Amino acid sequence: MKNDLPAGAGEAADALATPAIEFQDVSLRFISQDGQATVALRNFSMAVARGEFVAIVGPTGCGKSTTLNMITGLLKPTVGTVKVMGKPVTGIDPRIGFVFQADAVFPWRNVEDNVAAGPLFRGKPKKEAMAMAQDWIDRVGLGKFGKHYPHQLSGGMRKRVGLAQTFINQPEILLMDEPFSALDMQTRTIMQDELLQLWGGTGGSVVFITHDLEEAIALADRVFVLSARPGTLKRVYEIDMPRPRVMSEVRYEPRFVELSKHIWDDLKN
Ligand SMILES: Nc1ncnc2c1ncn2[C@@H]1O[C@H](COP(=O)(O)OP(=O)(O)OP(=O)(O)O)[C@@H](O)[C@H]1O
Repeated sequence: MKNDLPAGAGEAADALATPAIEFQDVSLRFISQDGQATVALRNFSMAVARGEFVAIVGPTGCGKSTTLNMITGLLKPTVGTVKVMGKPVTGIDPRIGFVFQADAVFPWRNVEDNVAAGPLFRGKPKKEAMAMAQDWIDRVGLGKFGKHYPHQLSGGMRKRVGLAQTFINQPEILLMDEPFSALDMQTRTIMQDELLQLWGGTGGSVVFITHDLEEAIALADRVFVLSARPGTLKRVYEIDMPRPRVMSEVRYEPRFVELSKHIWDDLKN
């Protein structure tokens, strides 16, 4: 049979079909200095598709941050394999971006210089890096604050700098560890909306860690629920709500209420 695909199209399609992140039956055990073993995660499997938004929820100490640290290569599984774009993780991967609970801004640099840091580090000429930074500063609504230093900004504004700092590098994978948990409810809702707007259309995959089941349902395509330590995968929930989602409204939608109730009922049993 004649193959009408252009040269290389098959491999490109295969690459897109490969999950962005894959955990295959992963367990991780920490051994402390006095020889005590702590099993942080047990028999965990997860595949995150390209462009998918996955949330991981679970009680404190169940291994959520540990999963992210294995994606970055900071921790190695004791058993099993973690793959990024189809290849086992070997070290720091420039395709991965992070946003954590603590601000990762440099206090001695103004907003422009903070946001331009990534492209400059990757070798972009200064003029180009500053123009890119300005564009991202505008996108996160900080157009008038480019010359401000982090201590002159509110917590929400610093978080916006963090998002601009991360998105400017166009990560194919974005890892977020309770990024908004230190913010008040209203700022948190605004930041969730901004995150969805920035992420929409990038084609990147997100792994978002939170204690807050409602936040997970509102944001994600799928929610992975872990059990208490040693963390094991309790269940995966498909969040079949259409996008775009507006965070201040999504919580009142009948499907959201139904899903929340279903998941809570499930978790109680
Ligand atoms: N370097 C380490 N050495 C020993 N034990 C560790 C180490 N790092 C984490 N742990 C333990 O592994 C378990 C999982 O930790 P992890 O930080 O992944 O949990 P978490 O689900 O992210 O918790 P939280 O919701 O409180 O942030 C915890 O019991 C923790 O104490």
